[in-house]
Amino acid sequence: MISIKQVHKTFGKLHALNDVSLELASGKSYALIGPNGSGKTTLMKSILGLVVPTSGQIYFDGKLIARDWQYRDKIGYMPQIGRYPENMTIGQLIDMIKNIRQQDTLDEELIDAFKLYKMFGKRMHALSGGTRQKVSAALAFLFDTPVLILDEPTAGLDPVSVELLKEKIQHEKRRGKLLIITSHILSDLDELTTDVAYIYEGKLHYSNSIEALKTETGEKRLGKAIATMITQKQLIDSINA
Ligand SMILES: Nc1ncnc2c1ncn2[C@@H]1O[C@H](COP(=O)(O)OP(=O)(O)OP(=O)(O)O)[C@@H](O)[C@H]1O
Repeated sequence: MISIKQVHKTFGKLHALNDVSLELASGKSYALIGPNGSGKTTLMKSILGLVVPTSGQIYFDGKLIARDWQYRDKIGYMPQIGRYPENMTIGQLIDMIKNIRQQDTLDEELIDAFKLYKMFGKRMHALSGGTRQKVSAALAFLFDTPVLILDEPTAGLDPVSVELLKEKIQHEKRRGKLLIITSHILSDLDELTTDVAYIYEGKLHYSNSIEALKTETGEKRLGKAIATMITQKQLIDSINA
């Protein structure tokens, strides 16, 4: 569904993405992992067309995204830090976005689950970090898109809300959506994803199913499996150096 081919992105001298190629298939759920500053958000924003690669191509359903912005209607995006018109209330913001998208069928399950209706009159600048995250999550799922890109979706949420959001993600996964999720909480990703892509210093170092990674490393937990895979890679690199 999404093909990333030899994508490079430089910011000045920094190679934020360095020759990244990755196939993302419909019905699968991808954990995009890597340390801070490794290029995860840059890759997600490149898929969304919010960052334009320095070179390389990205295809959505076989079409180059650079020539067809319509594909964005098929993606729900939850940013790491949601930036919104700060003087608007939650209700006004949601109405504005509904008006822009002009879509008849809406999925308001998260608005209900997070009880956002009770806070519709609150202005964005007055929200706690967690409530802002809930608004971002509700907006990402609102248009029932076939693709969901979630950048650290559970960060800053209270434990009850984390579970509500994880249930929603699981539900959408079962419905066959393509999910791309970053998180530093690997136990969350273990529950939510089928595949893993590990990115380090802008390079894609590993991509496979989580089951294959666990078999290769002999580890049952994703966190342990990733740590073992990284150690093994470092060992091979030091032998080859
Ligand atoms: N607009 C920009 N201008 C300059 N440098 C940028 C810009 N956006 C990202 N970078 C740099 O690109 C690198 C990759 O950043 P990115 O946000 O993709 O990392 P990340 O893997 O998502 O990190 P984190 O886990 O901290 O969210 C970082 O060194 C970052 O400082």
